[in-house]
Amino acid sequence: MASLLLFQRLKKFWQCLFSSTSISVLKPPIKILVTGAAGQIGYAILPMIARGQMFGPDQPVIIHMLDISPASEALEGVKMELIDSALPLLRGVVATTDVVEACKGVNFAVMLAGFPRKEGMERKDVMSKNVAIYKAQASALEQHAAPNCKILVVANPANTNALILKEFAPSIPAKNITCLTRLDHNRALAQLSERLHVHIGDVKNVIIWGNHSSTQYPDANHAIVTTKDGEKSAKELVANDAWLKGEFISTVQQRGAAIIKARKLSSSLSAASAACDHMRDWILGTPEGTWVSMGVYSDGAYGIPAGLFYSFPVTCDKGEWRTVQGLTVDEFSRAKMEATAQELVEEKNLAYSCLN
Ligand SMILES: NC(=O)c1ccc[n+]([C@@H]2O[C@H](COP(=O)([O-])OP(=O)(O)OC[C@H]3O[C@@H](n4cnc5c(N)ncnc54)[C@H](O)[C@@H]3O)[C@@H](O)[C@H]2O)c1
Ligand SMILES: O=C(O)C[C@H](O)C(=O)O
Repeated sequence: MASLLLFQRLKKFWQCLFSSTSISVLKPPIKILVTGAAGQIGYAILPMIARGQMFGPDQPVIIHMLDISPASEALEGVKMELIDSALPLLRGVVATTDVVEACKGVNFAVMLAGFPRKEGMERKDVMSKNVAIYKAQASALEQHAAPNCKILVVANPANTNALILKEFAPSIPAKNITCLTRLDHNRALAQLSERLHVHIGDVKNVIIWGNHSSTQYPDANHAIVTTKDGEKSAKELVANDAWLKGEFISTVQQRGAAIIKARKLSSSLSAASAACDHMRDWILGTPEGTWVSMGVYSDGAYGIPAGLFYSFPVTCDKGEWRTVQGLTVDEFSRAKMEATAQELVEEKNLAYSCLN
């Protein structure tokens, strides 16, 4: 009995020591900009960021929230709620409609600002509204963000908004600008996990190629499932090519539209969660043997035209992403990868015509 008590006291002592150690090793705070912060995704992502889901449990954050004047009262309400949530990692909140104040000194930016697609609208319908926003915010980021600021564009058309941001902020390195296709990646993992009745955490290495749109190519050819007998090819476990080339692809491609139809609103909690996954893996690194999908500036890898923001499989280490090289691409995949690249070329041309 006495030794049990002694053991419990010792355990408590080590727990106290451990928790005080972890407090003392907190990193210096970083500043993160969230544009469109009064919107749907903003409301879901802000508490995730302030709880450490994006940058880790040892990383305090100062959040800069930007929205437009008609949303300024709502933005103040969100600020009050963040403060009232009493989150220990949250070291400051700036709520503003001034793009210069919002961008000042930020180390990271999550760009949600935009006009979302409504039921029955194509992504191209929202192009002209959104490219104008990205042109304006590019120069504010270029002039006022911290050096080496890393940017994630979520707002649609995400790949083309990222391209406009890059073009109008020429001093920001292209490698520091990315766009979100992690939501599609997560959706593809989820489809395989449901089909195979395996835990989502046991599926990895799907690929989303191309545009965050209905032409994207969700590719399960290299996906892996961890089983009690070791790692197996998802393709071999599914053993149904018709499903992999048909329903699997179309379900992932159409998932955003299905959610809009059901909610009458664009996906927000899954988008927020995916944006946290994207930034966390980019900054803290991908696990050994795992890749993720990110929309990045193409250098011509896999024969994709250089100069487009295209979703590739990437691994990340120390804040740098690298395209996974040397994967085999069959004829079926090649055609799908080219079709989505072609759509991006058309979007790029349309975006430029909207800016003229
Ligand atoms: N890439 C993805 O996987 C993905 C997934 C879901 C949604 N989205 C896109 O993300 C974007 C945000 O979605 P949402 O549901 O939060 O939309 P929302 O309409 O709820 O929020 C957008 C916010 O942006 C603000 N805004 C508009 N113009 C602005 C400007 N110039 N400066 C600052 N703020 C501005 C609006 O006032 C609004 O508060 C949409 O474009 C949506 O299509 C992308
Ligand atoms: O807003 C959309 O067009 C859909 C969204 O990008 C999604 O994939 O859920």
